[in-house]
Amino acid sequence: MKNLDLGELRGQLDEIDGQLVRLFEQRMKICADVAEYKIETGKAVYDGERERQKLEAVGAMAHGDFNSQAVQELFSQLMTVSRKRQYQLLARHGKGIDTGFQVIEAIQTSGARVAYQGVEGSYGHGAALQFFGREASLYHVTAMEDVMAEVEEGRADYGVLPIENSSAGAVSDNYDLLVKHNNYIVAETQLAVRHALLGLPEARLEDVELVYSHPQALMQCSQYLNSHPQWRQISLENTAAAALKVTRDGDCRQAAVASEIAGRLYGLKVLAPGINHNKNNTTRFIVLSREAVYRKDASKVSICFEGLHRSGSLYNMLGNFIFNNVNMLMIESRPIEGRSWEYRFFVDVEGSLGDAAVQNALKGISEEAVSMRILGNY
Ligand SMILES: C=C(O[C@@H]1C=C(C(=O)O)C=C[C@H]1O)C(=O)O
Repeated sequence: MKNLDLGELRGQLDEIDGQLVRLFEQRMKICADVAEYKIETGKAVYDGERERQKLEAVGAMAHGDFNSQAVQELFSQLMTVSRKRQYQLLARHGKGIDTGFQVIEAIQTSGARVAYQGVEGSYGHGAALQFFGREASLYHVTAMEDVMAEVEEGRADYGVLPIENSSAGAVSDNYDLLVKHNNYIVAETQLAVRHALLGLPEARLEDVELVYSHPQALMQCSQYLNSHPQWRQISLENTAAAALKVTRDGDCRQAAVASEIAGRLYGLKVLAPGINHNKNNTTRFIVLSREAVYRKDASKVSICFEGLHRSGSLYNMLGNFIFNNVNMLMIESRPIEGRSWEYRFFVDVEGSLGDAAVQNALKGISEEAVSMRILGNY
């Protein structure tokens, strides 16, 4: 073994790092001048072609594959930091991002016209009631997309749609609807999905022979239901329809698996509460408006973007959050229609559109992505 001295080696590293920091600062100073030039000329901060050439050039200067790639990674980060600084300087000159959103005090719930999908007593109804209360005028439509159209075309002030379930994951189709329609997310509400076994007011648990519900609900309660092998389980189009059937048929042998809200609405009695086996089954619903507004206490921003179909593109986009200290809460990807194996990303971050850091990150993504949309701040 060579006679190595760790202290001495570290001394050499310190020397080199000192030089690196000095060079870094010189580089950043020049980048600030570049920003000034861009402010005067209106040129975009991000120049993808220049960055590609730069990465190629520095990669070629290094020796060996490992170093060549590592130097490219290092410069990729350096340039992201350089852009971050430039976006900050632009924002200072009033050239930040114009989100087009307006701040509001609160969401007007009383008297609001609110569309939800499903029938009365469905979980969509439950979520709408939970958020808007009884002072709003709630009505239901058949399909998820109808909710979007009601809001977009002004028949409803707000729409309520499920977006994510704690056990089943994202409601993918509704992500696609967010892109297809020009509505904004202005709030969210989490509803605990709690199924009950419902029967006629005069029915007893011992009377039950037939159990109706949506197949998903039957599955979520399978442990309880299967412990009564004598019961026949029958699928219907939704849980509320099952409750309605039991009420209409007036037969004590029939029971429905649905929410307690549905039970109250259709005059049914709870024969067994909370029969789903996953007790933390929660669905997150979003509240949509056609106005681009956000509450002044909003703390989550949702965006979607399409990156370039190239390796490292997502990494570069997300770098805008990382280097601006913006905390990412969620990421989902969905295939882009008509373009196989290309994806659109949906990202939630912590913060408000009024925050400089969020504005900086969004400015960066809007310049660097093929397209970006702010879906809401709530
Ligand atoms: C500094 C510039 O701005 C950005 C940052 C770059 C860098 O740090 O080298 C390169 C290209 C631009 O995306 C520039 O335009 O030269």
